[in-house]
Amino acid sequence: MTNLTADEITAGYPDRPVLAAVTLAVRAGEFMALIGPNGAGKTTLLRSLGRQLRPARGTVALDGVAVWDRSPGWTAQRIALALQGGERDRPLTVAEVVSLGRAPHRGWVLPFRAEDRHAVEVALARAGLADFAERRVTELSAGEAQRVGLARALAQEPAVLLVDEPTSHLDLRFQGEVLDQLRRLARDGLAVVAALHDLNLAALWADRVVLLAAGRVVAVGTPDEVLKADALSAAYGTQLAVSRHPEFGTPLVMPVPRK
Ligand SMILES: Nc1ncnc2c1ncn2[C@@H]1O[C@H](COP(=O)(O)OP(=O)(O)OP(=O)(O)O)[C@@H](O)[C@H]1O
Repeated sequence: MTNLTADEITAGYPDRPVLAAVTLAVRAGEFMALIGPNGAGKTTLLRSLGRQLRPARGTVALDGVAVWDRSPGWTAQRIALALQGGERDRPLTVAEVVSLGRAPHRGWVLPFRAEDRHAVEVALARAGLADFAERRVTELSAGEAQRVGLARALAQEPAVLLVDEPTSHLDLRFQGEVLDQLRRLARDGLAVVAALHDLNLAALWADRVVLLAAGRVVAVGTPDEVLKADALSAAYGTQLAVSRHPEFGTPLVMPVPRK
């Protein structure tokens, strides 16, 4: 069972501390949503968990092994980090970009093997991109490009998948499909962490929710436990109303119009 843990991590940027003693554990089989206001530190936390940003203090560990004691390649074979943007930097095809996800497993010099091709095909299909393989990434819509980032991460065949705002550019159909896919991956045994701005989607899809505010974990628990009006209003600095989804009974969070 893969377990990714952050133990009291303090992380940020030169002259800008962001995360303050964050402790968190995500388990294989669970889909965890990371929520919180703009600037709360969600991306910073994902980058810290994915060994892209070295915490000033504290430890990120995979099954008890501190990731900064291992090489970037060791981590990349186990943890995939899909951040916003970056998919359209180079004039490559979709298949070529997604194939980059295989690098941790085969190195840069080995030829592409059947298993690499298979992993790329599966990743393209899971991200709804089977028909886009030969398209240039520079010629994609924002939503299509976003799914390329997810497919590249899936091609890595990680045990832990960290995704930043996977639905931000997606239409309603693909929001549902990508969240279904993330939950399916969790059910297949991955540990999945997704930063989400839409709390209602987090309520519908996530097993657990982590509320981050000003670089601190304010609450962790099931959507029912975390998505409460008082805590959310305090974290987001505005009045929020929480009711129930009429069909699914999950928390439904809405901003309240000012009089
Ligand atoms: N590369 C950087 N250098 C300096 N400061 C940064 C950098 N990236 C982010 N920050 C700052 O760190 C803080 C946390 O940013 P982060 O991107 O982690 O927040 P977030 O919760 O993901 O926000 P959002 O919801 O807006 O995406 C912000 O105040 C931001 O301005």
